[in-house]
Amino acid sequence: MPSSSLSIPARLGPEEVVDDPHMGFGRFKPAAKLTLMRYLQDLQDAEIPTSPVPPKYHTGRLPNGKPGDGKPRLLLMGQRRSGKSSISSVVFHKLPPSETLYLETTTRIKKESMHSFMDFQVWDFPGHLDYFDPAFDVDNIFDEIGALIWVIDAQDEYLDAINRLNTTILNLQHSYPNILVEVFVHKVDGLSDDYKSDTFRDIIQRVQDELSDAGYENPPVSYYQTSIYDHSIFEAFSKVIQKLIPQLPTLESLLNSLCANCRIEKAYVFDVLSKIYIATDTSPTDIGSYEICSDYIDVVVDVSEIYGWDRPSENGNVDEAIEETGNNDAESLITMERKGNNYLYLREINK
Ligand SMILES: Nc1nc2c(ncn2[C@@H]2O[C@H](COP(=O)(O)OP(=O)(O)OP(=O)(O)O)[C@@H](O)[C@H]2O)c(=O)[nH]1
Repeated sequence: MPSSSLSIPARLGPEEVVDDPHMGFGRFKPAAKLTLMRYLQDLQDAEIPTSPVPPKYHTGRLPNGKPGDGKPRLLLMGQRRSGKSSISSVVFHKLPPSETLYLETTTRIKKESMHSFMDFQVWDFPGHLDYFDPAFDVDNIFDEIGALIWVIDAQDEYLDAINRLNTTILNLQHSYPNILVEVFVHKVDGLSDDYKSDTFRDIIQRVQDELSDAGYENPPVSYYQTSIYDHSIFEAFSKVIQKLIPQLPTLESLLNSLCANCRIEKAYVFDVLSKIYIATDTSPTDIGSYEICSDYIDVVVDVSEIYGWDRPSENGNVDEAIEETGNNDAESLITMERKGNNYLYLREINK
């Protein structure tokens, strides 16, 4: 993969859950150049290997695509106040979830480019926008799309949201039959377990029934229960992003063999910046193991922030000081005594 900055926390032993301490990349002082961040900061200038093979999804065209700016798009759509901007701010800008209360309504399409393990764009749509209005260039919106993420507020009346979702799917069905539609049943944090699963089932049922009444059987729609107040939103995004990574089967089989050869129970490749996991081995995934690995990254980044800065050497030469502090790739191992002989191991790998 071109331009990737990844780490592999591998978990051994049963799951443990730790509360999210919300890592904030905005907190990094320019002088505190820890190793994990260096790659991220350097990505703009990252070398792209020259390849005779035309670029695939991650750098170029999608199955529906026409040549354009070459970055797959994730479109965030849904009703007003359903939580689209909050999702994008929490996942990609490390905004603490409680601060999303102060986000203003989006009034025009907000386009952001992400440079990370792969380049992609996130387009945040205003809730009220009718993108099938003739004034809009529909092709321009949907041509290079990687996935359409439809956000439904599970705490609110959702029938209108379902209607709009179905209209959108049906409108796109003929011109863009391969578009992945990812439905985030969002804000589930405020719901009791029973109500949460009833709502989730109800939404799936209604979408499927309406589409099948309209003659569209087996649409490519997936559903997730999400909240910005826990790891579920990162997990859901991980699964969406993984669908866009053509190398996923290769990564999975490499991780399978890592697990088999090193007797590791579960291994993940993480994108440090977003804490999206790009791949994991094919053993069953549970959110607990994802959460603890993700929190572990926070801890390592926080510790690196304290100790990983460039210290001027005695003669004031910063370059020498870097040599002294030896900024190698991050590597870390902890034992979790409470649960017996379990280890959590993180190894940073470069792009
Ligand atoms: N309880 C809860 N509230 C959330 C969650 N996500 C977002 N919110 C709240 O929902 C409200 C609306 O969020 P926004 O992100 O502005 O919604 P939007 O879809 O971008 O809205 P528009 O810009 O008007 O289209 C904010 O007060 C958020 O704090 C969540 O997972 N749980």
